[in-house]
Amino acid sequence: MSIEIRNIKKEFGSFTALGNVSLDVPSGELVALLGPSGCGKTTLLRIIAGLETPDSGSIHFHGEEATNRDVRERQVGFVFQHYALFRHMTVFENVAFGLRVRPKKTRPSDAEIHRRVHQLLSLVQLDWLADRYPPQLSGGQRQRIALARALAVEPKVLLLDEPFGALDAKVRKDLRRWLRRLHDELHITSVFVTHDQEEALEVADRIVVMNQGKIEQIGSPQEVYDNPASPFVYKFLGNVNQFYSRVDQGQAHIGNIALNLNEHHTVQNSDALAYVRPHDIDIYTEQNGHPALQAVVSYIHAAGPLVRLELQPVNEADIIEAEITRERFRELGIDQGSHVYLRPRSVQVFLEGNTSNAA
Ligand SMILES: Nc1ncnc2c1ncn2[C@@H]1O[C@H](COP(=O)(O)OP(=O)(O)OP(=O)(O)O)[C@@H](O)[C@H]1O
Repeated sequence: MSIEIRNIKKEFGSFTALGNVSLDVPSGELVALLGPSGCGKTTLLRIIAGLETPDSGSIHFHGEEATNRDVRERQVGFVFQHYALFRHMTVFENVAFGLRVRPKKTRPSDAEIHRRVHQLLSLVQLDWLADRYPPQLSGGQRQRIALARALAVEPKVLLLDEPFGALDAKVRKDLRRWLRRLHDELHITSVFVTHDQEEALEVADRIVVMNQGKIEQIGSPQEVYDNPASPFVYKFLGNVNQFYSRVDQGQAHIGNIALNLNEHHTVQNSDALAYVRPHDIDIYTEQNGHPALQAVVSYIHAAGPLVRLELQPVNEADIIEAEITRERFRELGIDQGSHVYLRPRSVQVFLEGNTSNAA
């Protein structure tokens, strides 16, 4: 079932939590709402669920107006960060709950409930825990059971609010892969709230980046990562270095370095902010006649597959972060305090006046 969100506004007192948000979630997609704390993700999710009413705007499920439809009629399943399971019920009964409370007319038989619950427990790979009680489960197991419980009522839409937020990094990573596989199997239209960019990039078909009650960009993980629409998105989706630059006829000038751009060919001498990802910076120990920025290596983080360098430019205050392979690091033979030359390999610029969204 697709979801169409049109011009949603929501205020809490004088605070605008959502200012005119529109979004289409195509049927069967897994969409992540990504943004910093307080940007309105949960409010939007609660409005889709029917747990919150918008001040204006409308929600449609598969083209049908649902703005005033009761939460129970929306056929949505929820998984929240702390969606406490019923402590006094077994895992089996927790998952069966949504089916048992149905009106008699639509309630499945005991045998059918038994079949369906075991099918769902197999799906989340926890059939062997059916007789346990929630306090006897790990956090990750509890969230998988919460998901099985949400799926039991065969929702048309699945809404997940930071479902793995309370779990440690390793379990979180396993569960997000597992959720992706599950979604590929079931294809239920799903909206997933997270403030973790890595999680959104790994799990979602599409990412909706939000900031201060507004949508900054909608796109596939690769689109938003490779072509951020604003400085905010650039900074939010990973580490980035910011340089003051001048754009002139398709070239960005940073210090004495000129870099070719794919755009801005007709722009003349405009101030701009230039953004460079740490892995897009080349480092040399000799200048070799090419324009470069001079810097001193101020810190080396060598744990992990890449070596991260903090570089103090000679003429500027802001530290530059660079990432190079271990092999390149060995080739360079540099230490803390070494003098180096650096040159951005690729850059994205936002012209002065287009940078108001910078975080
Ligand atoms: N019932 C409420 N009354 C007043 N303000 C609220 C209410 N619910 C949310 N807000 C405010 O609206 C803003 C958006 O909240 P929301 O929970 O949607 O943010 P979020 O992006 O989900 O953040 P987080 O990641 O921290 O959960 C916040 O500033 C929050 O304080």
